[in-house]
Parts: sequence; structure tokens; C-alpha cells
Amino acid sequence: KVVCLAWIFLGFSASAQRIWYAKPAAQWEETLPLGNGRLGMMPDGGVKKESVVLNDITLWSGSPQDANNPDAHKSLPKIRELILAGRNDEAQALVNKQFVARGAGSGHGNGANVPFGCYQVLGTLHLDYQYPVASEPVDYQRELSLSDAMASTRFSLGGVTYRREYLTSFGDDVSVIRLTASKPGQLRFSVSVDRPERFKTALEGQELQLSGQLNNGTDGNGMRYLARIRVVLKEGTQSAKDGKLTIDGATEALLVISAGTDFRGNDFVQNTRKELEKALKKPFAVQKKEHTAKYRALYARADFSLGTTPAAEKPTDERLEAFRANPSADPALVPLYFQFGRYLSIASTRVGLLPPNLQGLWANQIQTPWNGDYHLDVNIQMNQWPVEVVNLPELNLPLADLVKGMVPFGEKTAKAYYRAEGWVAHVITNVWGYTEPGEDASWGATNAGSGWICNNLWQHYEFTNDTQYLRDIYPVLKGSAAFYNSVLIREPKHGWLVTAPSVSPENSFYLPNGKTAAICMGPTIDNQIVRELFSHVIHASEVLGVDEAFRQTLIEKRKLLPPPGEVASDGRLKEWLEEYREVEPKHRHISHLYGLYPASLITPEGTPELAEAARKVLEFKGDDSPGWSKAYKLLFWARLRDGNRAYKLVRELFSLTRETFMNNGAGGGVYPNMLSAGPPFQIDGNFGGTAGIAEMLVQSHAGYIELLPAIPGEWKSGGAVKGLKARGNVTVDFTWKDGKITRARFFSPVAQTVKVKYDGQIRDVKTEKLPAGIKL
Ligand SMILES: C[C@@H]1O[C@@H](O)[C@@H](O)[C@H](O)[C@@H]1O
Repeated sequence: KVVCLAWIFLGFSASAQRIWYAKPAAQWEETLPLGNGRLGMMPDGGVKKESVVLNDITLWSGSPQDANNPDAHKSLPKIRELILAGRNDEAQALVNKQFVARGAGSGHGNGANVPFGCYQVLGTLHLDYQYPVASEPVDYQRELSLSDAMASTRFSLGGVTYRREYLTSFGDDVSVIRLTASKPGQLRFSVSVDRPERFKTALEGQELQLSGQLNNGTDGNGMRYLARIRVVLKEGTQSAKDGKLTIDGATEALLVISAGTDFRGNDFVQNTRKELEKALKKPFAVQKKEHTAKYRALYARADFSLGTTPAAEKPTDERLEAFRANPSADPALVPLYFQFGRYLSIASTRVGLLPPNLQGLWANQIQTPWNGDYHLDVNIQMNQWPVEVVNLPELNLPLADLVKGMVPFGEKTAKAYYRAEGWVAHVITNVWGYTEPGEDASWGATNAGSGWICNNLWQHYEFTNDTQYLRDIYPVLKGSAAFYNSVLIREPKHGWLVTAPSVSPENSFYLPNGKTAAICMGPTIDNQIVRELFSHVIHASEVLGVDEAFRQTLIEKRKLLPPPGEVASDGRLKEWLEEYREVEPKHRHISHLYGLYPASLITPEGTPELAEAARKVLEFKGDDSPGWSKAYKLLFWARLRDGNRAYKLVRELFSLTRETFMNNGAGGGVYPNMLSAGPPFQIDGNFGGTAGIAEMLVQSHAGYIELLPAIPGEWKSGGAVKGLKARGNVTVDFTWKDGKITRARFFSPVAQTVKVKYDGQIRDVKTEKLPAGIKL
């Protein structure tokens, strides 16, 4: 294998920064995702008929609701009595009667027309092109440039080269499409726009508008939205008639799309007009320059490369196929996937707005799968796992805002269901602050969601040392700890303090009477989350010098919690307090390994027996599962420092998805556009995969920074990493050859001495000042 290593030390190679295709997209899952953290655009590159799906991350049906059952707490003593007596199935029946959401809840994942609502497509732009001659296009190319956050389509037809450039601008908050023809006056096309329901189009002068109001699930009058489309021409004419703009004889056409909703009281009519006017005054070259500069300020901070081969020059869909057959022929594909993950983070969230939902911000439906919501039992957490280590820390802040917004709702839920202090959220939330349990006990009664999400909030502090941020989120962490502190009960066997009722997310077991149940007390994940959360709040209150008494309470209570894990008789880590027989042994959720990742309660060096038991769980479950679950397994193997096993999961991430809708079982992989498949499209696999690859390269959760903790033999020959982050606000650059580190540099805003392990040795390293211009 001839791998060109030279550029490793010279920086990026072009092919490592783009995904491209030699034909138009045949399905939505082949279109190219563009986003600026609010707006989304997915052009299919059709030659005669082009569809461009438009999105706005704030566009949700539904509305704030109170689905709490105010009397639920009255059933709690009985539910607990039944659980303590081992009559979990009866407890589950009572939970389903009294302890779930009132009303439709999330509509069993079909919440479009109930108050829970769902994330929805904004609309689809239709561009119908006419060409002077009826011949087939040649030299067709469609690409997404990761280094510019721009897409393009290019082909020749009848001796004219047509070029289309697409961007969702990080400068002005608009989407822009620029069409050019290599010969004057060759552009003829019409523009129309629609969506599956609840819309009207209008023409205001030369402006095409799409507007409407979504269903709030009560009186039907929910969120309002508006998209404005204008075209600026070089030569040629345009007319506006019958809901269409028609362009004729132009040499260049610039489509500017400004869109918005009334989310959080936004004056969308005014703001979309202002954004549009501002953008229309700007030449495309200026728009593009500002856009790229703002985007690169984040994107250019980090990179990873394993060398390249001629295979990297192929169209991406062909590379994916070839990689499945022979991965070693194309070492550059994994770094491309890694950078694509970083790109998707930057494109699907922005400070001051919303975190990426189950689809990031890309959707082409009204009823999106699982409502395109924020699932709290792995999915929303996984979406954020890469941002700290891949040097995009500010992209964790929208999550902190969302969670802060949930607290008042969660306090109400804590009172209604548990008569408890603090706040709680269960398994799903939305943009309306939903914290109630789900509508079914088997998945809806887990109360680990809020504690789990506090881990994400804590990670931002661990990686940045930002005490101002810590002061800001401390009430959220404290409120969550206060909830668990006030609901824990003693279980009879060991006298441990445990949660009840709860569920090990979405997983069920057999009872001795042959019945199945999910409802239980002290599932392993709850025990791990509560232990870790108490430790974080104890630490935070020390750093901030507050809440001495509460800190002491948590220190005492922590002593009474179950251990972070127990080994079952078959050597696996126990998922529940009891050694129940699982209903679905290879279930996609692996919640009891939370202590291995994202927590650091289980480590090979600190808890070898538990680490070995965790390995047995992963061996037992095997690798086939939805995309997110494969990504999670990758993270676990990386934390077990088994590079070859981790690499097997990296390869699994690229597998061809088996398209059985929402099969929840298996078949995860990627679509031709490298977006991850549950199936269906679900972005957490991309983010989990990116975090997993980073975890193979750098780890810092065990009290020191480790370089190359889990790389496979496949990557030993050589590689380079730039700008990855370690806890304590340390930025790391390094290269390696034949498995040995050849160069390593550690930077931090304030010089510090850190413990670093590589080539089997731990050493003290003084960090260098971060070079000027490198923003953290
Ligand atoms: C969004 C959904 O979230 C949980 O219910 C997972 O078990 C499913 O696989 C899916 O990812």
C-alpha cells in the first residue's frame, strides 16, 4: 500500500475536504446538507428539475402544554411497594395507569398534530430549467466542500457550462444559490416553492413568498413561518406570475432566500425582510468571503489525517462501496468522515439558538421520525459528544440554554409525580419544554434523562475550566441532584439508595413468573448517573464556595449508592440490580455501560474487573445495531483501549444501511451522502462516530492526557492530528510514525503542567501559550 505521507506535515489535502458525486441525487439521502446553525438547504443537483429542501431549526408544530398528571404522586408508594416485592409487572401496569403523561404525550412518535408537536420541513424550492438544446449533460459534478461550507453543481450541456453554487450563509442569515452559464443569456428557469401542508404562496412584486401556520395541537393555530425568495439577474428578464418567478436569457442569477418563524417571539416578518434587503445589496463574492471566513473560524481549528491514496479521488459513493470491500486502500475516508462530523456540528447549531435535533436540522417531512425531537436517553447527548474534543466548545452552549429552559417545567413534573425537590426530565423533550414521562411505561418512565444531560453540561466545564460558565449552570446541576437526592429509596438487599420507579432505557426483562417488565428500581445506569452527578455538584460547590450543607448531604448519600457496577454470574456487567433474563439480549441500548462512557466510573486501569465485565457485554451484544448504537459501541471499545475492536466499529459505521424503516434493531450505517442511518436518517450516528474516532486518538478522562490510546494496527504506519482538545483547556497537535509519536505539542491559554501518556510512558509536560489568532 503506497500512502503519500508528505502532506501530513504540510497540512490539508483537497480531497480530504469534500464529498462529491458524478450524478444528481436519486433520493433525499443523497442530497448535500448545508446549514448555518439555523437555516438548512439540501439541493439534489437535478439537471432539468432541481429540488432544494429548505429548513429552519426552529420550525415546530405543537405548543407548551401541561401533560403532568397532578395526582401521579399518590400512586408512588404503591408502585414502589410492588417493585420492592418483585411484582414489577403489576407496578408497570399501575405506572401505565397513573404515572405516565396525561393526554397524547409525544403521540408515540407521531406528534405532528398533538401539543408535543414535531420538527418539520420548511418547504421545497423547485427549479425547472430549460436548455436551448435537448442533449444529455456531460462532465457532471456535484460536491459539498467541507472547508468552505459550500455546495456546487457543474455540468456542460450543448456546449455551455452551467454552474450552481449553494450556501446557507454564516455572514447574512440567508440561503443563497448562484447560477451561471459560460455563455451569455443561457439561463432560463422558473422558481416555485411549496410544502406538503399548511402553506400558501404569494407574489409581492418580484418576491415569491411561502408562508403558513403549523398545528399547535389544540386550536390548530401554532407556529407561523415565512420564506421570501428574490432573484437578482445579470442580463435577461424575470416575471412573476401564477405563484412562480420565471427567468429568461440571464447570464447569472442570484437567488436569495430569507426565512424565519415566530419562535421565542421572533418578529419573523420584519427580520426576514431586513436580512433579505441586507443580503441583496451584497455582491456574491463579498457574501461568500464573509461566509467562509466566519465558518472557517471554527472549522479550521482542528484536523486529522492518515495519508491519502488515489482511491480518495473517486466520487464519495464509490469510495464508500470500495471501502466496505477493502478499507486499507482508502485510509483518507475515515478522516473525511471525521471532518464531515465537525462540519455537521457547525452547520446544525449556533450559540443563542437550538442544539441539533434527531435530524440535526435537516428534514424533508411533516411528521419526522420520532418527531425529530430531543431524545434524552442517549440521542441528544450523543449529538454533543464530539464538540469539546474536536475543538468546537461554544457549540455546547445551545444545549445548556435548552436545559435551562426545561428546569421550571421539570420542577412541576418533579412535584406532580414524585413530590420531589429540584427538577426532572424523562426520555424526550421538545422546543416547548416537555419534561413529563412518555406515554408508555416501557420506555417513558426512565428518569435518567435529566441527570444524563447534566453530564454534557459538566463536560463543557471540564474541557474549558470556565468558572463563569460553571456558576451559570450550577443551579441546573444542583436542581437535578436535589431531585435524585429527594427520590432515592433504600432497597432491602444491600440497603443501597436507588431510584424507583425507573427503567434501563427501553429495555425489558423476564420475571420469575415468566411475565416481562421494564419498570424496576436502581437500574445500573441510574446508579452511575446519580453517583457521577453528586460528585460533580460536590466539586462545583467547592469550586464556587457555595452550599456547604447540601454538599455534605451529597457526600453522605453518595456513600450509600450502589457501586458503579456489579459483575453477573456470566461475567457480564449487570444491567439491573437483579440478574434478570433479557427479553432482547442484543438490545440496541447499552445503558449500563454509561459508567465507561461518557462517565469515567469504569476504566481499564481503575476498575479492571468492571472493565472486563463491560467488554463481555459488548462481545455478547455484537456489533449490528442502529447507527447511533454502533457509534456508542465504538466509544466503549475506544475507552477499553482496544484499537482494533474500535476500528471494526468504525468500519461498521460505513456499512450499507439495510433500509427497513424504523426497525430499531439493526442495519445502521451511512447513506450515500455520509449521513448516518438508524435507519432512517438520524444524525446522532455521525456525531457519535466523530466523537468515537477522536476518542481513539486522544483521551483525557482518567486524570492524564493520553495520545493514541486506541488506534488499530491499520493506522499505526503514520498520521497527524491538529487542534484536538483535552480536559483542562489543553489543545493538542501531534504526529506519529510506526506507532510511535514523532512530534507532540500542548497548548493552553494559561501555561500549566499536565500529565501526558504516550509510547507507554506518563510524563509531565509544560504547555505552550496558544499561538495568537487561535481562538479557544
Ligand atoms: C430516536 C430513537 O430513540 C430511541 O428510542 C432509540 O431506541 C431508537 O433507536 C431511536 O434512536
